[in-house]
Order: sequence, then C-alpha cells, then structure tokens
Amino acid sequence: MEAIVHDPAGAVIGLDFDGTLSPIVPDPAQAVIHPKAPGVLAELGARVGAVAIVTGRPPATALALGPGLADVPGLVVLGHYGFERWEDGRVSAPPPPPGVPNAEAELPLLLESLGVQGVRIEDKGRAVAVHTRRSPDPEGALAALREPLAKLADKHGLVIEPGRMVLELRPPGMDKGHALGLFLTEREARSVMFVGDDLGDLAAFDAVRASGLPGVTVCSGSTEVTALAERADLVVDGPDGVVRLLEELVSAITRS
Ligand SMILES: O=P(O)(O)OC[C@H]1O[C@H](O[C@H]2O[C@H](CO)[C@@H](O)[C@H](O)[C@H]2O)[C@H](O)[C@@H](O)[C@@H]1O
Repeated sequence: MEAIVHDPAGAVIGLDFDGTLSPIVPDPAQAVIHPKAPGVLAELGARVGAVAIVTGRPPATALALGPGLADVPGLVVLGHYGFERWEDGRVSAPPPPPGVPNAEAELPLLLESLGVQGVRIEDKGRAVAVHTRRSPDPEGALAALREPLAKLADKHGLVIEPGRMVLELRPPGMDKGHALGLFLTEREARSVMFVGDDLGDLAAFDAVRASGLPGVTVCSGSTEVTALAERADLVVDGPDGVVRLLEELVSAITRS
C-alpha cells in the first residue's frame, strides 16, 4: 500500500464487480453498484496510473449496472474475464465463440432431465451462466449441476468457471490473472492492488504476486467464499468495506 501512496502515478488499481463493487443480490439483472463506488473511483482515477474493473460480466453490463462508472477518469473495463475490453467508450473483442450458443441451446433439456428446481440461465453473449441462488437448495443444485455442465462445456470446447452460486460455461484461453498481467505490462505499472470476492479472482491474486511489483491483494469478505480471504493480504467487509478502503486510499494519497 505504501508504494501506491508514495507513487500513485505508477499504480494500477484492479477491482472485480459483483460482490466487490456491487453487493450480491438474488437476481443478477437487479445488481447495482454501491452508491458511493463511482464517486470514490472517480477520485482515485484522477490520482493513480489506472483503475481497471476486471469482471466476468460483459463490460456493457458492468457499465449499465454501475451508473457513473463511465465518468471515472481513464477507467478500463476488462470484461468476460478479459476477452472484452471497454475504454474511452469503445469495446474491443475477438469474434464470439460458436460453442456458446450451441451449449446454451442444449441447456433447457439438460436442466429438465436433472430435475433441479429454480435454476436460472443468464445469456451473456460470449458465455452462458447457470445460477442456483434462487433454487430452494442452492448448494445442492450447484453440486448436482457440476458434472453434467462440465461435460456439456467440454463437448462444445468451453470451460467451466465456478462462482458464487453459479457455474458459467465460457471459452478457454483467458482468465482474470492473464488479463491483469497483460494490463500491468501495458501500463508499465510500478505497483498494484487487486480487490475481489470470488474464486475467479484468485488468478488475479496470482498475477499480483507473479508481477514482482509491490502489490496488495484485498478480499471483499463473505461467508459464501472463504478461499480468497485465506490468500488475501487484507480482508474487508464486503462492498461497504471496499468503498471505505478506497476512501482511505484516496485520503492517504491526497495527504502524501
Ligand atoms: O467477476 P464478477 O464481476 O464478480 O462477476 C462474476 C459473476 O457475477 C454475477 O453473479 C454473481 O452476482 C449476482 C448478482 O449479485 C448473484 O445473483 C450471483 O449469485 C453471483 O454469482 C453475474 O451474474 C455473472 O455473470 C458473473 O460472471
């Protein structure tokens, strides 16, 4: 943290979206960014080298669920685990993989045959997520789906990304660690902080360590996922705690 405060122009601040900047809610479409997050990110964006949101969401969705984010100075959104990039109002991305619509077409019949209740499909364009949070038995449904969805993903050249009451079928070849590592190199970062809450963020924690830069990994803590807290330098209390930490960081940079 000291390196970030003393040389903010060299710092990259990476943040996950759901569970980190946006509190977890039952319906993914109803998620909304913490009301104080866009403001504090704007303060930060004006002071550090770069602020990047690294998320499993498509960038357009993260921006729609985060009104005000588009005004954060220099913000970059690395969405779809890094496959899609939003910057200066423009999205760049490789062509969408054909495996996703094919797998998605098979999902309704597969879910029916498994008899799991209350499971929701989220069409994400270049990925498809199967959510169990609103099932009567979210953990049980997740366990019942793990193997059949892994087989379906494999059949269509996709991989499974596990998360908080969700299994996502997405193309291989990218993760948050790779995305963050490339971004740190591109920006010639001299320090880094990454904040996340879910299993997909572990790769970004690894990228912080692998960069060899002075870096800090922060877990947006929850009772749902404990693996991240065990690996983090710092654990804060969910999105409220993340916002407080960012406010403290802005104050420390301003004072120094
Ligand atoms: O990388 P992230 O920004 O953390 O995105 C990961 C997934 O987040 C979303 O699902 C999660 O948040 C939902 C809304 O709070 C919640 O209902 C769900 O249980 C969580 O898993 C999103 O819907 C997925 O597409 C993202 O991949």
